[in-house]
Amino acid sequence: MPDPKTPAPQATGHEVTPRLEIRHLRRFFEGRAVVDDVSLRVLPGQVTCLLGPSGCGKSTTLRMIAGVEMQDEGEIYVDGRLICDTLHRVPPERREIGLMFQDFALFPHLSVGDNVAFGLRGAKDSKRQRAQSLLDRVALGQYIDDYPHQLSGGEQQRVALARALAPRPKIMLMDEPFSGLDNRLRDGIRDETLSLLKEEDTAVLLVTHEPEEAMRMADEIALMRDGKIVQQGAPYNVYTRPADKAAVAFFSDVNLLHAQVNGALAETPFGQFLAPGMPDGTNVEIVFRPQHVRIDFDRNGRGPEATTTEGVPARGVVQRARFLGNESLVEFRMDFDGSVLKATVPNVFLPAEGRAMWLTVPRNRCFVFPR
Ligand SMILES: Nc1ncnc2c1ncn2[C@@H]1O[C@H](COP(=O)(O)OP(=O)(O)OP(=O)(O)O)[C@@H](O)[C@H]1O
Repeated sequence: MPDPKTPAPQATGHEVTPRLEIRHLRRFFEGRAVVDDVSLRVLPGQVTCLLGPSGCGKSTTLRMIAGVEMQDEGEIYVDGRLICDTLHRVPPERREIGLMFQDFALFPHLSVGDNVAFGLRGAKDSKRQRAQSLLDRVALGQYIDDYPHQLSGGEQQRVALARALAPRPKIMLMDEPFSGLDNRLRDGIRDETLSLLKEEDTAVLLVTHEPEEAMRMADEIALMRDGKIVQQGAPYNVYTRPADKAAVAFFSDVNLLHAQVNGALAETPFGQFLAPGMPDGTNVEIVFRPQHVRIDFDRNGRGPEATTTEGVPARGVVQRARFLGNESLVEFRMDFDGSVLKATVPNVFLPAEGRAMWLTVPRNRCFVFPR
C-alpha cells in the first residue's frame, strides 16, 4: 500500500495542491505506448478537458486514474497523496473518484431516488435527503419515486450525474458524457452539469474529441495526440497560440501557404511573414484560419493598399459560396498558383461565382511552423 503521507514531489507551501495529479503515465499495448509520458494536474473546482482524436489514448488515461487499468509507468496523486504507482495501488472504490460515461446505466429495477442513493452509506432518511437535493438541483426532484424507463434519455443522463455526484467524489472523470444527447438538450445539460460540479468543488477531468465541447466546458485544455499531451493551457491560449499545425487544424479548417525562410522572413504572394529564429532555407508552412482571411472588392484590377499588419493583397476568384447559418463560407481559386483558399464571413455574404476579389491575411492571426 502506498504511504498515504507521501507528498507529491513538486508540492510547495505556496501553491494550491492539485486535487488530481498524474505524473509521467505510460501504458503499452502490444509494445506500443498508447499513453506516453502524460502528466497533468487538476485543481479543486476546475475542469480540465483531455481533448484529442479517436484512439489517441484519452480513455486509457482515464481508466488508469479510475484504477480499472494499471499503468506501466508513472504515478497518480489525489490531494498530494500517492494513490497509485507501478508497485502499489489504492483500489478503485477507495479513490473517491466518480465516473460518468456516455453509456451510463441506471438500475432499471430501482427508483430514480434509489439509483441516486445507491453508492451512499448511512441512514435511509439521510440518503433520501441527499438524493432529493441532488435531483432538485438537476430539476428532477418530482421524479424521485419514478423508474428510469419513465424518463427521457436526457433526464436519465441527469439522474446518472446526480448518482455520480451523490457520494461527493473529490474527482469526477467524464468520458464523452454528453455525446449520446441530441443537440437541443446537450447545451443545457452541459451547463447544468458544470455549475453543479463547480458548486461541489469537484475536480473534473473530461474526455472529449469535440473541440467545441472542450472550449465550452474547460478551464484548461490538454490537447492529446498519439498518446502524448502536445499542448496544455486555457482554451483561449490553446486556440490563439497553437503548438503546431495539427493543433490549429483540430479546432477549425485551415489555409496553408508554403514558403522558404530567407533572412528570418518567409516570402509569399501575401507578402513577407516573420520567421524569427528559423535558419535560411527552412521550409515553412504559414497557417491561418478561414475566419481571419480579409476579403476586399476589386477596384479596377487592384486591391487595397499593402500594410505591415495585413501584408500584400492577393487576387482570387470566387469558386463557391455557401451560407452555413451563422456564417458564409467562400472558396477562392487564387491567381498565384491555382490553389483554393477558404474564407468565412459572419452572416450572409454570397458573392457570385467567378467574381474577382482580393484577400489579405492579418499577420497577428497567422502561425509560421517549420514543415
Ligand atoms: N485493452 C487494449 N488492448 C489493446 N489495445 C488497446 C486496448 N485498449 C485500448 N487500446 C488501443 O489504445 C489506443 C488508445 O485507445 P483509447 O480508447 O484510450 O483512445 P481514445 O482516445 O479514448 O479513443 P476514443 O475516443 O475512440 O475512445 C487505441 O489505438 C486502442 O485501440
